[in-house]
Amino acid sequence: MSVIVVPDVLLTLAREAREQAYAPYSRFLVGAAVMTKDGRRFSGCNVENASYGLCNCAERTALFSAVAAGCRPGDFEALAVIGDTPGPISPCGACRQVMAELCDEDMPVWLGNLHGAVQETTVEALLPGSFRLATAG
Ligand SMILES: O=c1ccn([C@H]2C[C@H](O)[C@@H](CO)O2)c(=O)[nH]1
Ligand SMILES: [Zn+2]
Repeated sequence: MSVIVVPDVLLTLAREAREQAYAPYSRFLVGAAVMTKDGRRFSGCNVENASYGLCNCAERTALFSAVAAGCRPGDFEALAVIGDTPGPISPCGACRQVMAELCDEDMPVWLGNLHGAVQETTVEALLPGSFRLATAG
């Protein structure tokens, strides 16, 4: 089964998830939401730590929540991300690599900000030629 997903729904979920961000160090709050091909939705926020290298981005929180609920590569339909940026937010390299592992390369990714900017891109466009192991999947 496949569902039609519109950017507004996921962007609204991402915006709501952003309110839960734990970002006492950067004060930069981010929210993300992912929808599965069978219509399940998972959201996430960034979660920081005093040991800065442990900070987890909203995109990975959302995707890892989905994996923890049983989702696997190929299950995802679209992802949205919202941050308080002047233009659409730009995911970090780590999140791009995680998207490349878990999501189809032509999967839409909607990048937004608090002021209504939305940029549609794809997983492959965000990280061309991503690292993969032949055994993964
Ligand atoms: O796309 C992004 C960019 C940054 N962050 C988080 C990581 C860190 O907590 C804070 C500042 O980089 O924002 C995200 O969650 N997603
Ligand atoms: Zn990231």
